[in-house]
Amino acid sequence: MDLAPDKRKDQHFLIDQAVLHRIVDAAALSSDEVVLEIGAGPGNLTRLLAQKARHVYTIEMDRRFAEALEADFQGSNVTVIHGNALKVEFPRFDKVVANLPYSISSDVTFKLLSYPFKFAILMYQREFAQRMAAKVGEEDYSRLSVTVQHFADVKLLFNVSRRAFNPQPEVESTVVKLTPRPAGYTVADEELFMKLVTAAFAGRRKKLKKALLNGAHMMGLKDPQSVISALPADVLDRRAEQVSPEEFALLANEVARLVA
Ligand SMILES: C[S@@+](CC[C@H](N)C(=O)[O-])C[C@H]1O[C@@H](n2cnc3c(N)ncnc32)[C@H](O)[C@@H]1O
Repeated sequence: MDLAPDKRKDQHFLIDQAVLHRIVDAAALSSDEVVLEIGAGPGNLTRLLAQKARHVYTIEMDRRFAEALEADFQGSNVTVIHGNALKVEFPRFDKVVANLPYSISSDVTFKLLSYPFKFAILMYQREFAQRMAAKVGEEDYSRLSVTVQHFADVKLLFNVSRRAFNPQPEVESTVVKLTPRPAGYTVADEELFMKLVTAAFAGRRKKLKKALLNGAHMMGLKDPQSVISALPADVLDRRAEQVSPEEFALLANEVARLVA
């Protein structure tokens, strides 16, 4: 396919065959599985996926590529969905494999995690991948670590150099495995949990008590001082980066109980 990539549309195509094969191997596809791909581009990854899976659905926003792929894959086990991955309804799928458009990394990851599937093999910008995987106390531990790990196990599989792409992006990349599973703790009100984590990390250099008071509006607290003062003092005295997902869940459950 001889279409020029457009960097403004996140079009950095993977040209290193060894990396493409490593991604497909990591997906361990069997011939009865349905794969979802986000961002087909010229279809370099799509073709390899189609050799292993029962069916591949690939979503591509750029009309030039979508139309060329539709012609290429006519009558095959590949369905091309021309649209924005953040807007179209996903079909039912077993696994998702993609060299993601990095500008939608966060939104598309949470959208994927709202669907049931076995696991995902996804390429991200390296810093983003490291933030998703970081554990409490580590330098990259952030809101993203807590919110993604609430839904899935995150495993960094391997790094990919910018030289594996054409055109070369300005950033390094990492391939990640996301395996959805229930969190190891219970959350009474998921929305409140997410808002509390957001408020906590919005003031990540501050102690949690101050960060939560500053961000109380995000949680819609009417009397923040009395609610937050009633939370366990030992946790409030730490910074967000030193608070585990379980402890955030305990705090959110306590806030939910106090405002009920
Ligand atoms: C990094 S390229 C990957 C292309 C190819 N799969 C590969 O591995 O080389 C990302 C692709 O996603 C497409 N894209 C960008 N934003 C998109 C969106 N919101 N929805 C669907 N496709 C998108 C781009 O047009 C581009 O083809």
